[in-house]
Amino acid sequence: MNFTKMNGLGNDFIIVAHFETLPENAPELSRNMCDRHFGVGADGLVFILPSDKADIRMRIINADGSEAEQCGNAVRCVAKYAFDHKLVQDEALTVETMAGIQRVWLTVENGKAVQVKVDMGEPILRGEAIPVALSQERIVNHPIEAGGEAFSFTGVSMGNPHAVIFVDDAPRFDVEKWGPLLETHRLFPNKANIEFVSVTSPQEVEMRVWERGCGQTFACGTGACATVVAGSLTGRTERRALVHLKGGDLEIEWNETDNRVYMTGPAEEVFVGRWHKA
Ligand SMILES: N[C@@H](CCC[C@H](N)C(=O)O)C(=O)O
Repeated sequence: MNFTKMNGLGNDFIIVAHFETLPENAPELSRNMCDRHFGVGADGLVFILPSDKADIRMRIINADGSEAEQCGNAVRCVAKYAFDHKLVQDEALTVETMAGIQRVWLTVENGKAVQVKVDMGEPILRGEAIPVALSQERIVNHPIEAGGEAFSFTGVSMGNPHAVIFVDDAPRFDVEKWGPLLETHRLFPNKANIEFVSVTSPQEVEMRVWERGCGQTFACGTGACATVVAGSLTGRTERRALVHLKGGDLEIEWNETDNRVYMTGPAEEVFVGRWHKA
């Protein structure tokens, strides 16, 4: 099976583009291929499939075999792949995901997409819809306790669930310790992606992430979107901010007019390979 290794700011994916539908063994395949010792190594396995609603369709399986509804960094990679490999001809395209249809605009240099802007849709803030086990219209600065420590989080779904926690120093925060305890907290029935964020200025934040289904990653596109929504809801940031991640920067705007979140950042193809195991 041929695959392409790509990443968005170091959030890395194995891209497979020759299936018509999701193969039945996708969870097992993802666990095997994403294994960093016995496989290719990646945060997720991404399938580019035909769509009858958009230019292409994307399904993403996390490294642990669970399926995610949405992935910002993968949408950018998939759009770049589709353009560079001539699955689409236009610099504006649409990608069907489990969370809806994403509009995408590419910046192209020398025939290759180098920068990708994505309409990530409207953030979902109602408790049950995120889902968070709290029936409130908005979950903002809500207390949460894990491992004997008190935190407060803002709940946001960008199609997938996020809990944003503001801390003093995100780059030095012990993500490996607190991430898994919060991901599986009883308040999150579908688990959650956990963002630890410190605010540098109203236009700039540092973010570290513990992702549902794959652990700490170098970047999370939906997490960066959720962070700016949470920053704006809590009065910490403006609606437009630069999010500094371990793997680089994302520009995020929660547009006041259409209530949609726009994400801009790079995507990179690194190598191609052929997979022999099941
Ligand atoms: N890295 C992604 C999100 C991938 C899915 C996530 N692990 C989940 O289970 O929701 C991004 O860039 O958004």
